[in-house]
Amino acid sequence: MIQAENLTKVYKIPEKDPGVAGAVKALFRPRYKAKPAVTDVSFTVEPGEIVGYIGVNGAGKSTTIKMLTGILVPTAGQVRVLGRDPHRDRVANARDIGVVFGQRTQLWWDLALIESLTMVGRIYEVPDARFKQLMDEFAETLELKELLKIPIRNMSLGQKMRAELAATLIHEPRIVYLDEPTIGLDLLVKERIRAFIKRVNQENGTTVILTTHDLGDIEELCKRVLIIDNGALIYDGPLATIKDRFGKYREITFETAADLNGLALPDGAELLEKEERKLSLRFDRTQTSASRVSAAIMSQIEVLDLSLKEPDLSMIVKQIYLGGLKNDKPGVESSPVISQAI
Ligand SMILES: Nc1ncnc2c1ncn2[C@@H]1O[C@H](COP(=O)(O)OP(=O)(O)OP(=O)(O)O)[C@@H](O)[C@H]1O
Repeated sequence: MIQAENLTKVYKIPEKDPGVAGAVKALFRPRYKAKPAVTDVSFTVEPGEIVGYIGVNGAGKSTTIKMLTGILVPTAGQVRVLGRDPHRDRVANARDIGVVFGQRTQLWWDLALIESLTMVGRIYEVPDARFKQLMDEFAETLELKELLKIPIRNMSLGQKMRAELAATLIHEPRIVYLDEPTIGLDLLVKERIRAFIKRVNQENGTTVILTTHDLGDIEELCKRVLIIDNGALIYDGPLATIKDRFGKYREITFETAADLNGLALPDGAELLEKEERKLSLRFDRTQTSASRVSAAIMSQIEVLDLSLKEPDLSMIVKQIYLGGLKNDKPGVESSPVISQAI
């Protein structure tokens, strides 16, 4: 459905010497500096997938999306969307895609939402009966009913995003590109938007490419993620694999009936925190298990309560952004923890 092959974008940034002389010189003999933004990125996306595209600020996400949507022409490599070149065939391509840029609106600022949506429907030649049917559906799933008469300029951020999604999907595109669709929204609106995206994907088989810094979006919506770092793709695969690979640490906390002094640290566990009768340990689950660690503690002291904490995705992704994938060579285990007294 989407094929990116060695996709590369190098921006040309004009350079000029300081002052008026520099400006005049630049006018007659412009000089440019090359700024590589995306380098040799290849991937394919199958129909009906929801793919999360993540990376730090400036990693090259928006540039990639702009090439996929046909807004930008790649410097090298090629992209095919539904068999077309999205830039050369941009009119045909536009019928099959929808794009939401979280911080920009594609709607008419002064028009009431219903007028904006009607315009979009006409532009895309959505048949009247289908338009009405979709409007009823969106009114319910995106809770748009009370917004239809309000101009975009008077809407809150969350209302605007719901309106934006309706406008993007009213022509039932086969692919939607969502760039930060939940940015700045409160948790409730985020949840509503995620549920809507999920529903559109499940019911219509719409393919979704999602760039976001919100890992809640990724966790709720994407089975597969692409990670871009400094313009290069460093990971393409299941979210579950990343979690497995990087989420090998668990935290376990014990509340004990007596003071902890003199307790031996279980094999494969590290001390995180210790209070009088409370102990937090971290262990690598590829080396030991929660039951072994807790058995080792329970054999030494009466335990009143215990809790196990799963690694959270934001910690894992931070580790990857900090170079974790580059250092993560298969077969290399973390250094073993030597048994010691707590
Ligand atoms: N029009 C442009 N001209 C020159 N350089 C650009 C242009 N657009 C982006 N860049 C640079 O290209 C690199 C990639 O930018 P891009 O916007 O694709 O990153 P991003 O991953 O989307 O970042 P963010 O998460 O902040 O949106 C950055 O170094 C950016 O400064």
